[in-house]
Amino acid sequence: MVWWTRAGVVLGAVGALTTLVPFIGIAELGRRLIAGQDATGTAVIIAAALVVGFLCNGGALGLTHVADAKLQALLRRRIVARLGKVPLGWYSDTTSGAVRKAAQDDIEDLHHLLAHHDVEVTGAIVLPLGGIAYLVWLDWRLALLAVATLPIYLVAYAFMMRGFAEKMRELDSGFARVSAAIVEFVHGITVVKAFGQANRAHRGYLEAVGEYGNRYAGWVRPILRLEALTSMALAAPVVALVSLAGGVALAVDPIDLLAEVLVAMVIPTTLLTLNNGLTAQRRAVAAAERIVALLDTPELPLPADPVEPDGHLVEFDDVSFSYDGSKAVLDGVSLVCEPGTVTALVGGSGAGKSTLAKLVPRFYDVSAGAVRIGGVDVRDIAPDVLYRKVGFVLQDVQLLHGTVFENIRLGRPSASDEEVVAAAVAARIHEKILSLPDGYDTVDPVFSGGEAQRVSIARALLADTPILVLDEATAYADPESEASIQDALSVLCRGRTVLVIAHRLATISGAHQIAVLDGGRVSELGTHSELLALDGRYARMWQASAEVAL
Ligand SMILES: Nc1ncnc2c1ncn2[C@@H]1O[C@H](COP(=O)(O)OP(=O)(O)OP(=O)(O)O)[C@@H](O)[C@H]1O
Repeated sequence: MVWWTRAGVVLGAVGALTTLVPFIGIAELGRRLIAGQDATGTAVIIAAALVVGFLCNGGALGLTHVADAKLQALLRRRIVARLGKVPLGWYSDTTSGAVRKAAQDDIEDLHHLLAHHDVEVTGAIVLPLGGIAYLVWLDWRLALLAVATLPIYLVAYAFMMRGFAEKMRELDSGFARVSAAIVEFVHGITVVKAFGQANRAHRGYLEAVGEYGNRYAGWVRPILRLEALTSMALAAPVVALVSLAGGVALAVDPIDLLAEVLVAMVIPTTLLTLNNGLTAQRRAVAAAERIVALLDTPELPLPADPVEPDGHLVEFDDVSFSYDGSKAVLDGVSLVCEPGTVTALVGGSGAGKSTLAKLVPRFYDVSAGAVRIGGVDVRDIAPDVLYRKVGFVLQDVQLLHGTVFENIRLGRPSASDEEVVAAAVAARIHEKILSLPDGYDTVDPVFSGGEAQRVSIARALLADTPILVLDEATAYADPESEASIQDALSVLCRGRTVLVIAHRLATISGAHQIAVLDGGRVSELGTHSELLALDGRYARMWQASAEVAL
């Protein structure tokens, strides 16, 4: 890849130099014609230079575009490869946003850097330098004349760029506030409207936008005025006028002056290219940093010598876990889930139920202690074996773009149509699927929350994993849907080692054991009747839920 870009840069430099030939050639042409000499040779050289310049510049961009295409493919492959190895718990709305940005926008920002920047900047440097060298060779005073207006622009540019990074940071944070205000406004619109607070929410957004607008205008307005004034120093008529006036004052040869005017007119366009190149480079560097950060996401460590678990006993052995490395979310949890039994995790919000359950399919790895399946630490089990053993049905059901068949078949890609249908029947979702416009072949069907949950149960049935992690959905639209889901779940749980995160106690009173989590520890453990007899936290929770049901 590096060689492709280097070759592109060399070709671009040759192209820039040959672009200069016609400018100089025109002056030479004039010189010969005025002197009454044959100008055919000069005309041929100009024409040849035009062709060579065109080929070199085209070839240079061709080479760098090949390099860019190779880099894009490589980066996308590396991102995909890395994402396949990060722990499942790494995925969230935020990280998904970062992945989308890196795989699309950031890689596109790199395109300019690799495919255009080097070739264009080389041309923008070589072309004026070559022209000035030619003028020095003709008459050094002409070289000075060609850059006479340049210092005005450069001084003003340096003035305009003062504190640029600081100002950009301020603008970025202002823009982040605007985005946050928009998200808040859109997310909360139903609540806000229901409580008649639309004006108030709208005001927050308007204030953020107003502040951003004022700040932006306060910075940009004086710069634009100065820019408008100083860009006149580079305007073609001004450059031509200064050159002609200077040339007459210095009494130089008119043909040499013609060459000087042509070179002087080229310089401002190359400055513009340089300026655009620098801006794109800044953006590309920021994009590259984000891509590197994504590629540096820690991988889930894979076992060097994977061990096959013996059976489906699930054990938590003195497990501690922390998301941030300091605050313990789980603190010395020990729990044994016998094969073929249902263990329910209950407890207050934030007690650590979901976190504990997600340690089994290695969404995260424990900070201390061990999670074992069939006597083997989950960290010593090959991932494909682990996912054949452990299935999960989470509250937030993800349906992929595609048909119902494809969505259910995710559980076991080799399943026949009949097996998919049988799973859907068992999951109590078959009838609903048949009512869709194209039945099982309906693309992106609209399912209610409860229906989507049953599709994911069908998927889990098809996957037929002996261990199952179940995040019980909190709310269903209607009792009928709730009953269907409970039916589907009881089919799914039969004969498996199940760990269910229970949000409503009524559904798990029949579990083989119930673990009450409190502040990341198991505070009570037993069957429903044992825990009621204990008259502790579970009994109080049960009492409270019974009162709510009344
Ligand atoms: N991805 C995460 N990153 C950082 N902290 C997290 C993350 N997920 C959960 N937590 C924190 O860990 C603690 C336990 O959360 P967890 O979701 O396991 O509790 P829970 O008992 O399942 O709660 P709920 O019933 O409300 O879902 C909470 O304080 C929560 O804020």
